[in-house]
Amino acid sequence: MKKVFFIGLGLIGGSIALSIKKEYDDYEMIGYDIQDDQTKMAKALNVIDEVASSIKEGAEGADFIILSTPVEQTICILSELGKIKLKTNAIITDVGSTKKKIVEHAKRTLPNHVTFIGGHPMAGSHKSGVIAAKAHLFENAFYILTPNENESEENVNQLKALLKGTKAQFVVMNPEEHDYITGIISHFPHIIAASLVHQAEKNEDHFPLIKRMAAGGFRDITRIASGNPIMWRDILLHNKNIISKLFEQWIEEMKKLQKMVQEENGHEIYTYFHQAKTYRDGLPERQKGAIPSFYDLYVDVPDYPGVISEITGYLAKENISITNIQIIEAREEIYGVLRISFQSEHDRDQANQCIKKYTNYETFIQ
Ligand SMILES: NC(=O)C1=CN([C@@H]2O[C@H](COP(=O)(O)OP(=O)(O)OC[C@H]3O[C@@H](n4cnc5c(N)ncnc54)[C@H](O)[C@@H]3O)[C@@H](O)[C@H]2O)C=CC1
Ligand SMILES: O=C(O)C(=O)Cc1ccc(O)cc1
Repeated sequence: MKKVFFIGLGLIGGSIALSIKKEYDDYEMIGYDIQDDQTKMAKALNVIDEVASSIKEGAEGADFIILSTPVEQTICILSELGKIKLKTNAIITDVGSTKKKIVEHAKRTLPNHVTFIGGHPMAGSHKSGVIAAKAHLFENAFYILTPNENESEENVNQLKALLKGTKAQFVVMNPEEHDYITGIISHFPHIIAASLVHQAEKNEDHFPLIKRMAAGGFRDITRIASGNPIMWRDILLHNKNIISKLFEQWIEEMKKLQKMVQEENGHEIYTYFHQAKTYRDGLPERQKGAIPSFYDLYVDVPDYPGVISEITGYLAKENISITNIQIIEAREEIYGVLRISFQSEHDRDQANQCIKKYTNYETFIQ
């Protein structure tokens, strides 16, 4: 039996472990986490088979090692792994949101008889901990791999095979390109989201209604600010150079926009928003329902054939009519992947109760 050793049993480590378990029953899954309660919970939830009492104990004899800790911890753990007698040809990977520092550190610290392939599943949520882990968290999401230039295809394929159960789309790129892209689409937006929350909070003394009224758009654009502050602190520190460049670009952009507003240049403001709208509307992830509906329920389900009939079957049993049903493929921005539309709020509430009665799927109303 091959051994997979997980270091860090939170949302991402737990989700990967579940996806491997779902795909294969001939791997021994061993886990370690500095938080005892996470390890115990992982064992109780059957996310792992065995608990290792230390990194050394789990790493010796492991065929695969998956590091799923905040990125600065990943650096420390790589140093620790460098001092342990690892199995020849072991494949080590991580899931960190930054790649350059981690890949460079792995090159420096790990022995030549093991392989390190950087990894980053590009999906997740603002939730933490193994309790939020799901086997289907990465379904349809991009999963970036950053192997060294001279890495054998066989090793990359072995890792892809291990991670097959994630049902993610693998993309290979170099760590610099990865950090630039994620800097733009993930790390910098996190900074903006957090800064908008601070701006609202700072103005609350003068306008106490802010908190109650900050629903809708404000909630949407700031959702990611609820992410784990340790994880995000580490990401910013790792990607400092690229984020510094993005700060400069952003400040220039804000100055340009500020000038348009100060000069009351309606034409330029319109063009600015119009261009942004055109680009945003052309993004591939979102698929809009054919029927416009205001009473939507999102159900977080695995994307398998028959899932729609399963859900509609329960609703039919309870005589609840729906106006539209659709699988949304992107897991970012939205919590549930199945969108069901109803004619009234009453129907939607009934459906919510019905799905909770027959299934364990999580439901959300946006
Ligand atoms: N949360 C998200 O949406 C995504 C996160 N990532 C990356 O995944 C990694 C893990 O994030 P999450 O699973 O969300 O965080 P999490 O907070 O749910 O889990 C991290 C786990 O690592 C453990 N840990 C911390 N230091 C450790 C150490 N020295 N030894 C052993 N265990 C240790 C913690 O106790 C915790 O259980 C981070 O590097 C993050 O950048 C990647 C994609 C998405
Ligand atoms: O909550 C969300 O929408 C996210 O953006 C989750 C996320 C966080 C960190 C990553 O490196 C990738 C995805």
